[in-house]
Amino acid sequence: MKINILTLFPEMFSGFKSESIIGKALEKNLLEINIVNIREFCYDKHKQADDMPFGGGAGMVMKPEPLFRALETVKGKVIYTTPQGVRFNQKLAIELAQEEEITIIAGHYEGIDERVVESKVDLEVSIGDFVLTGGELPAMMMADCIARLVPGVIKKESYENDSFFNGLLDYPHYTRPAEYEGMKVPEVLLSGHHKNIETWRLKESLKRTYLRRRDLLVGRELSKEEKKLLAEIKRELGK
Ligand SMILES: CC(C)(C)c1cccc(C(=O)NCC2(NC(=O)c3cccc4nocc34)CCCCC2)c1
Repeated sequence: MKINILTLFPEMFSGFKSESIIGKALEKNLLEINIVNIREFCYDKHKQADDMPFGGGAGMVMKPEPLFRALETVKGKVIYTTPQGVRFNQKLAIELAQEEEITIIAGHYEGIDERVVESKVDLEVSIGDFVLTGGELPAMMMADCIARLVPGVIKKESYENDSFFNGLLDYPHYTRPAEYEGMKVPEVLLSGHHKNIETWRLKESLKRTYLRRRDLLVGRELSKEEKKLLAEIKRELGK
C-alpha cells in the first residue's frame, strides 16, 4: 500500500516516518509513505502556495494550481482532511487500508481552494470537533491508523488482541515492578493462570466500556461469557 500526503510542511512528517512502528514498517518496505511538498509545485518566482481570499476576510487560502499540479503526480482515492468531513473511525480506516494507493491532502491557513475539493477530492474526512492550526496532524493520524492495518506492520497476535478489535476499551496494563510506592499489581496477573487472566482482562474491558463508553456497547453482539461478566459488573456496581 502507498499513502501520499500532500502538505506545505513536509518536515512535520519526518519523525512520523522515522520512528517506532511506522519507521520499522517503512524500513521493511511493508508500505510506502510519500510526503509531497506542495511548495515544489509553485512555479512562480516567490513560490506562492497561498493567496488572499476572494470576497475579502482574514487569512489566506491555498492556491489551486500547485494542488492540481501535485495531484497529477499521485494516484488513488483523494482524501481531504477538513472539519467539514465525515468523522474518521476504525471502520473507514479498514476500508481505506484495502486500497492499493491513497492520497491525503492536508489543508492549512483557511483551507484549500474549493475548486480542488469539487473536482479532485473523493472524500472529506474530519478527525473531530476542535480547532486546529492545520490538517497535517489529522493526515498523520489517519496514516498511522491505516498503516497499522497493513499486514506485517504490527505483530498478528497484538492485532488480534487489540481490545478495539473486539470493539471494547482496553483493560488496564501493568509491568514490573510488581509493587511500586506501595501500589501493587492485581494478583491475578501474577498468577500465571492464563484463563483467569483472560477473564479478568475481558471483564475489565467490559467494565471500562460500560462506564466510560456505553455507546460502544450499543448494537454490539455480546458473547455468552460477556453477558455473564456484564451482569456481574452491573451487580458489583449496584446498578
Ligand atoms: C467546528 C470545528 C470542527 C471546531 C471547526 C469549525 C471551523 C474551522 C475549524 C478548524 O479547525 N479550522 C482550521 C483547519 N482545521 C482542520 O483542518 C481540522 C480541524 C479539526 C478536525 C480535522 N480533521 O481534519 C482536519 C481537521 C486547519 C487549517 C485549515 C482549515 C481547517 C474547526
